[in-house]
Amino acid sequence: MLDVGGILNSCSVAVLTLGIIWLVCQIYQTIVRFHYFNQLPGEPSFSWLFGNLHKLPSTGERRLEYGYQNVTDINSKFSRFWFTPFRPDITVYHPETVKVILKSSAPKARGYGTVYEHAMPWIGNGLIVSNGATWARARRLLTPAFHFDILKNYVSVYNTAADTLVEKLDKLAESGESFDLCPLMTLCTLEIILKCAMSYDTDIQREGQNPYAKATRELAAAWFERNRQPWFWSDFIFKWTSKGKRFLQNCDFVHQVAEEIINKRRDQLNKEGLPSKRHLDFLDILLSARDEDGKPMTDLEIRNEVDTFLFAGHDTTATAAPWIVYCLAKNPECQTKVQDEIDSVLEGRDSDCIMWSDISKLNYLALCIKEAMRLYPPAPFLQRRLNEDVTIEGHKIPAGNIINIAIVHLHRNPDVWDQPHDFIPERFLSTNLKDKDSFSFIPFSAGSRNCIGQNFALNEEKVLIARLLRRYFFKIPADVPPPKRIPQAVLHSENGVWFQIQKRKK
Ligand code: HEM
Repeated sequence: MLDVGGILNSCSVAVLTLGIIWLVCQIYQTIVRFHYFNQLPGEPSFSWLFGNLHKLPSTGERRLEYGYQNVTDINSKFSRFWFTPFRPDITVYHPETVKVILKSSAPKARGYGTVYEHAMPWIGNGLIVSNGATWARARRLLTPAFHFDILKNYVSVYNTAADTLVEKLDKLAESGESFDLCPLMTLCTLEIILKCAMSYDTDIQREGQNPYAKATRELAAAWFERNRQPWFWSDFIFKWTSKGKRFLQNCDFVHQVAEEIINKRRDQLNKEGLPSKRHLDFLDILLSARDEDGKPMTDLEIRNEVDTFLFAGHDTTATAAPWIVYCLAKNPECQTKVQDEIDSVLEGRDSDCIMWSDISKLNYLALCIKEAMRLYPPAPFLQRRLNEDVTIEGHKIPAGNIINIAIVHLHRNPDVWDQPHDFIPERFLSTNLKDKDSFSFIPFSAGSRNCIGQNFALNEEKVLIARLLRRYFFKIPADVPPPKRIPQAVLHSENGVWFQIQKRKK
């Protein structure tokens, strides 16, 4: 007779034995992995509860200083940081190690606890976050929206926005009071991206506080805060916390704004067809795009791209501009040199408008913008997840590992830059760059996932800064503390960037 009980018993013993073997293998692998990664250069004090996370200071500037110590005191090319006891992230900040990652096919890090995953409820699978075929299709589709012939048309938009900004600054120049340039720049660049990418007319700058800009700032801050708090990584837990609820409320709000913009344009296109009097903007391209089999983009795909471009297209440029002006205000001799250059380009004209043909003549300003973006890169950190093993400085880093690219430390790496903390625009003269690795300076990243909006952004910065410096001399007020960097998705200043201005005599 069949001994069912005996068979069940033997099966249980076999399953149990296999389970124990599996568990022992896992523990063994974890120990081997732990020893392997722990001997890599990095934070020495390890905790079985937090990994190295307990060592990460909570305030922005101190967190950056802590990361920079790895560069100066531990290893100048890369380091390991246990983000939890089980996740050894590698951070690279030297051209040689950054290049390995940006030249590899490593995709944007996605999945549990990764930077880009946490942006999904907001910007969805848009161009910044997507990978593979979805990304390639969107990038191919949207690249024509940034062609030089199209960018030329935007110079008048930058100038119109600068006119309004100057109107506001004139009052501050008259009163002599100190002011924070960041919120003014945010409204200015938001107005610009809405007009350029969506042909959407607004008077945001004159309206003052803008709820969309405020929601975006809060989203960007909450997004990055969540990344360094593993206890908030689970979506299920996050959505029940007050931070998570606020984040999702803000997501709903920005989605609504994006949908309004899209619907308004869709109605217009349905009634009038594609515009014949103006170029096709980014939104026209999204709405009229068809697959090989004639299928349009879905509503969600379109909204994700609109959310992506509204955020990436204004917060980055809004943050870069005050840092650039700050560097010039701290280095008045450079500011005067830029002003002399602008004056000579505009000599004999009645208007202060910067024209398309002027942009390429503002060479010294271009050097200053690069140098300011070296010191204050608007996108401080990027993240990738390895899809195949790579070798970094002779160490094999297996597929699946997370790699952080610390642009903010690369740009001040003393192995790469002399006097790394000083503002020296001349270091970007082509003669001085001869021997520099092209991966030493990557404010817009590099490789296939570089910034699609970089020419747009640089033209915008040049026009806006030229307009400001043509009219005012910027000083740093004695009575406000220096700006404190805070590394979020964008490198904001925790306490703003404050100035006093004087109208120039021309
Ligand atoms: C000073 C201004 C800017 C800086 C420093 C900057 C920097 C960057 C960087 C570093 C990346 C790579 C991100 C990553 O790997 O995760 C990126 C990607 C991107 N940027 Fe920018 N950006 C700027 C302005 C803009 C503007 C004005 C737009 C749009 C009009 C824009 C749209 C994008 C998009 C859509 C991507 C994703 C590209 C892709 O993966 O194919 N950016 N940007």
